[in-house]
Amino acid sequence: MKVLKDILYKVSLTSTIGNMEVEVGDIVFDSRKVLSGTVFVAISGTQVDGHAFIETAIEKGAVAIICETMPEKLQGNVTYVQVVNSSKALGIMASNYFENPSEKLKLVAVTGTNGKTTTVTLLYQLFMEMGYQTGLLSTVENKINELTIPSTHTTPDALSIQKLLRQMVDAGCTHCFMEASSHAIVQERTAGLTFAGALFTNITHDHLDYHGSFDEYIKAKKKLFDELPKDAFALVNADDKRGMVMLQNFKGSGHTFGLKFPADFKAKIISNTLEGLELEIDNRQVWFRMIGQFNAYNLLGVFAIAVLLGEEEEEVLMQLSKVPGAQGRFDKIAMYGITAIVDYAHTPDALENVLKTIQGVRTGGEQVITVVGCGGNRDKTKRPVMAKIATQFSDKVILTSDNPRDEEPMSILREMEAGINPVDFKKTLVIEDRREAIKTAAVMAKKGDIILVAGKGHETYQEIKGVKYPFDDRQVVAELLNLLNKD
Ligand SMILES: CC(=O)N[C@H]1[C@@H](OP(=O)(O)OP(=O)(O)OC[C@H]2O[C@@H](n3ccc(=O)[nH]c3=O)[C@H](O)[C@@H]2O)O[C@H](CO)[C@@H](O)[C@@H]1O[C@H](C)C(=O)N[C@@H](C)C(=O)N[C@H](CCC(=O)O)C(=O)O
Ligand SMILES: Nc1ncnc2c1ncn2[C@@H]1O[C@H](COP(=O)(O)OP(=O)(O)OP(=O)(O)O)[C@@H](O)[C@H]1O
Repeated sequence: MKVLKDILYKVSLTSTIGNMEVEVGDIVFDSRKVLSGTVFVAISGTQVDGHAFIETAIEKGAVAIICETMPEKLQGNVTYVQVVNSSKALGIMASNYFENPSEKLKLVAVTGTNGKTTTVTLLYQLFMEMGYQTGLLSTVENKINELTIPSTHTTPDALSIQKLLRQMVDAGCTHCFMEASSHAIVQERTAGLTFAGALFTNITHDHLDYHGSFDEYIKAKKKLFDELPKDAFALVNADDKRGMVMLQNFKGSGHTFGLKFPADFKAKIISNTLEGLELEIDNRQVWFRMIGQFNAYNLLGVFAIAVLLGEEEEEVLMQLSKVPGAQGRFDKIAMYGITAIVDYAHTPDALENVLKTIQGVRTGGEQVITVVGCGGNRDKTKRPVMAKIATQFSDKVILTSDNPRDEEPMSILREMEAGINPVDFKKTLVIEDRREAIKTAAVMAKKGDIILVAGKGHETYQEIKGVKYPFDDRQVVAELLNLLNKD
């Protein structure tokens, strides 16, 4: 049990009614999860306003209410605390409740449109290789050393973050690497966290359905850097137009990395093949298992963070060259002379990067067959753009379903088709069923060909009308290539 006044330490309060010394058993921000003796935080969300559930929360046993507007009817035995921002209050309260775990380890956030999962996973793998007890919060999985905890979000809610960090500290972790999505930053899921540093990878067209405009999306990312403590470091991609924007209001120590423009941390690509990347970093030539220019950025970012955290450069490069990287990110399945690549690319920029990477490692007359779809209930503007990119950089394209969610798969596919240049229709097929689409690609492929299955990466399901059906691109690809045994 904790005293309400203590868990409200550092929260901006507007007014209070009732006993601030009341003991609370837990913090809850969903009325459906309220138990007797808890404090309920009312948050105005994207779907509903949590303030509408204050009465229900009290009926279920909440002893204290945190809200932005005081309810008209007050109950005598309940404490009401009015705050400036409930979401922010939740983060700070959760940190106090779990005894500020982020202050007890080195916590680094990675933000940007693409490369977050890859970067934090590489950091986690690197620090584990270097012998540190390490935590990870990522889209694919959360880790406390070897223990895997399934992930529901790129960045969990504020309460879950603090709870996971507490478990990490209790398990002896000295470092944690986490993704900070723009949704999470805007919704204050990162409030109350003490960061040792943060990295900006890049920013391109995504999530405009949520943020409304590109400027708002940039502002969301920048907020993370604006709010970093003075003793933290910020590392930004110097080759991204918005890299320096992130540092504008930052008062701590700002650093840059890049392949093209002058930067504090620089790398040069020596060779880039389907087998791996050779980079020159810090006057040393190092071979890595990852493929493609974008991974040169990710690897350099990881190297720079490790150095900024005080690690020795040579040791970092030696260990980094061994790590495998994230699941479903340029995952290679080579069978019967055909190379299939499963990649999570689900934004125009990521798709273009992956396809350019494949073009860059092509050796001769092999064809590139791309299987790609776009998710339902998400940013529609990227649909025609992604189809156009797929046809631009592939010899054959099969448009198929991603996670259609509540939308009709064929209407998503028609929106994708609208972006295709008429001369490219002859190389494009539309096959709604994802398994059939992958099978067709496998049938079409000849020895030496490269099949890209884009969009779902590590996901093990396909979400159709509220139901998650088991579907793992990596398994389906391997199974179908095996079945068709091209020997
Ligand atoms: C659009 C969005 O981001 N929504 C997130 C947000 O929910 P919300 O505040 O909008 O929820 P809401 O339904 O309007 O409810 C408002 C409040 O009322 C409460 N409530 C609601 C109903 C009720 O009966 N009682 C009650 O108390 C809710 O618990 C909530 O506190 O806050 C919740 C808690 O943190 C998140 O779980 C939820 O993520 C939803 C499920 C989601 O799908 N989010 C995606 C878009 C997301 O966050 N993605 C990013 C990654 C994006 C990327 O890079 O690809 C991520 O970090 O995962
Ligand atoms: N630094 C990068 N720049 C551009 N594209 C990248 C970069 N790193 C990875 N990608 C591409 O973007 C896709 C998503 O990568 P990753 O999962 O690491 O990014 P993310 O930012 O975590 O995205 P999400 O939050 O949607 O998972 C990869 O599959 C790859 O194709």
